[in-house]
Amino acid sequence: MLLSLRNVSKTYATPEGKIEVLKGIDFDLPAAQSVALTGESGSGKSTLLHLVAGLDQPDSGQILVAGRDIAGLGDRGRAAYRRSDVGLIFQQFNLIPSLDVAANISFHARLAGRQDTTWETQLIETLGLTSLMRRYPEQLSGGQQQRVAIARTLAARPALVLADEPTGNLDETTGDTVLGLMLSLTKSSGAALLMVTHSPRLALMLDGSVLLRSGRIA
Ligand SMILES: Nc1ncnc2c1ncn2[C@@H]1O[C@H](COP(=O)(O)OP(=O)(O)OP(=O)(O)O)[C@@H](O)[C@H]1O
Repeated sequence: MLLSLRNVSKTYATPEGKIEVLKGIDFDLPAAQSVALTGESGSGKSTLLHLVAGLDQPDSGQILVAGRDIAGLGDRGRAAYRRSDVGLIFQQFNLIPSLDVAANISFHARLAGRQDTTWETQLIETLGLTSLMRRYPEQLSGGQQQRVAIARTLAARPALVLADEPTGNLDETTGDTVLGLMLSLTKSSGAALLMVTHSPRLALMLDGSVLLRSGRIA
């Protein structure tokens, strides 16, 4: 199993008191599978994704990625995990403003020590980015920025891709095209994908889906 969550819990302290967002989550994601994470607003989808991304730590439980518990890693271990094992595609595209498209795309792959120009060219061509390589992020539309963010993430060949409403800022037609490309490229790289979405329609495009309700996988 590529990703396994075992009894993962997370509580937040808020001005109104403690809220138990995740109450013992168990979940498995095999390699090369795509799964949609759904649930109503506030159900804890982003919290779960942040834990798996190594951006935050659970209160208890295990988050096993290829058999290694990332919940138990220290700051440096989690930074190394984020650099080499996991790819994030979030709504805020997090492109580097001072780098052009070409440099944005190769940046993570180089950091991970996995630059592969043939794969990069395939990503750039498939995502229709060839003519935009010298532009800077601010000179791109939302859909173009999102496609660059996808190329940037997949260029590093992460085993696990985490996406949070990756097409949430795009119109439906553009969003469907971008998601379709993302799914086929994720498949051809052999990566597993966990994607948060509010849309039952988009969830149907993935291999499977799970629902978060009352802090548990329903
Ligand atoms: N850093 C934080 N401190 C305190 N409470 C938080 C924090 N982050 C999230 N929460 C709370 O935890 C709950 C789950 O939030 P989360 O963002 O995971 O939900 P979500 O399912 O992704 O929601 P949405 O679909 O609206 O994005 C919410 O009640 C939210 O207010």
